[in-house]
Amino acid sequence: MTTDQYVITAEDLRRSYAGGFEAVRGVSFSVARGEIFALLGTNGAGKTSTVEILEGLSVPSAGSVRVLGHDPYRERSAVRPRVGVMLQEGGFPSDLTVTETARMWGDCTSGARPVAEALGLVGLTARAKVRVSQLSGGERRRLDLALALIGRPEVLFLDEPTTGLDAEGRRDTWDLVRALRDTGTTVLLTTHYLEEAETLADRLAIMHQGVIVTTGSPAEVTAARPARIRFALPPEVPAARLPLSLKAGAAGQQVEIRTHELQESLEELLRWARENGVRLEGLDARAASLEEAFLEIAQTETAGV
Ligand SMILES: Nc1ncnc2c1ncn2[C@@H]1O[C@H](COP(=O)(O)OP(=O)(O)OP(=O)(O)O)[C@@H](O)[C@H]1O
Repeated sequence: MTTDQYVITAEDLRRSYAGGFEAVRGVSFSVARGEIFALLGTNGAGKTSTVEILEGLSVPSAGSVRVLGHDPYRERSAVRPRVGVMLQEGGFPSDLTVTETARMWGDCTSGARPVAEALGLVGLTARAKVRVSQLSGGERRRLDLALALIGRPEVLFLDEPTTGLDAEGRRDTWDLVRALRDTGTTVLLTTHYLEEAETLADRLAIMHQGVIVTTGSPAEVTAARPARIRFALPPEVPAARLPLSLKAGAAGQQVEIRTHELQESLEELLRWARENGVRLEGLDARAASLEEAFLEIAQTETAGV
């Protein structure tokens, strides 16, 4: 893929705050047209600081960004009409109704969707006449999304779009984001919900302490991590009797095996157990999940960058 097929590119991006704290320390990634890209990370990892630069709300201390081929800060007027932004804190006048708020937004946007269509997309039709101050947290989040969508954006930035939504609302939002992707919209989202990234993202990056620690499709990110087999040995069987090739770690009778060949390791373990008449209590074998990959990263200290 050539660089101009990417709708969003960040190259060696850095962002420092007053006092010299560097929140983003050399971040590079690209998002292709019609792709959903998720930025994950621990609290304070630098996701919002990164996304704010891409949205044109702040300038990087070093490095460069391109959105739709333009610098989103310096060439704001070229980028802004083609981009939809859903910030973490929406913040709009609470005494207006849902329809009045969406209309106000639509009036500032050329080629805007009709208000009823935007509200319909996010499931707010029945709440159209309600004042914003009377919406629930989840309904406000839906309104934020409706406003981000009203200008039919080519690129959508979603900062924690489903925070505060119930399970059904979250699934509705995922369906909507997928439908938008299928019509060619490029989506960059940040989220704390690993399931959201796993089910929604075509590719993702996990940030920690200002750097991207790993990136790829959800399957690629998890495939790099070992699977895990856990069980307890009977009191009379010490873990030292397990085959050495299994490289088991033990705390008393509790055993954990980490392996990149789950099927082979499990076969070897079960053969050993059968031949030695050993019962493996609470046997549990599972492939690595995105959650495990994330937790492993979150627990490590970043090598000094
Ligand atoms: N205006 C600011 N001035 C100084 N430090 C800031 C400022 N904004 C953010 N930071 C710091 O930069 C770091 C990264 O913050 P950022 O909001 O980008 O992280 P995040 O990954 O979005 O976190 P979260 O998941 O908690 O939203 C944090 O340590 C934060 O305290």
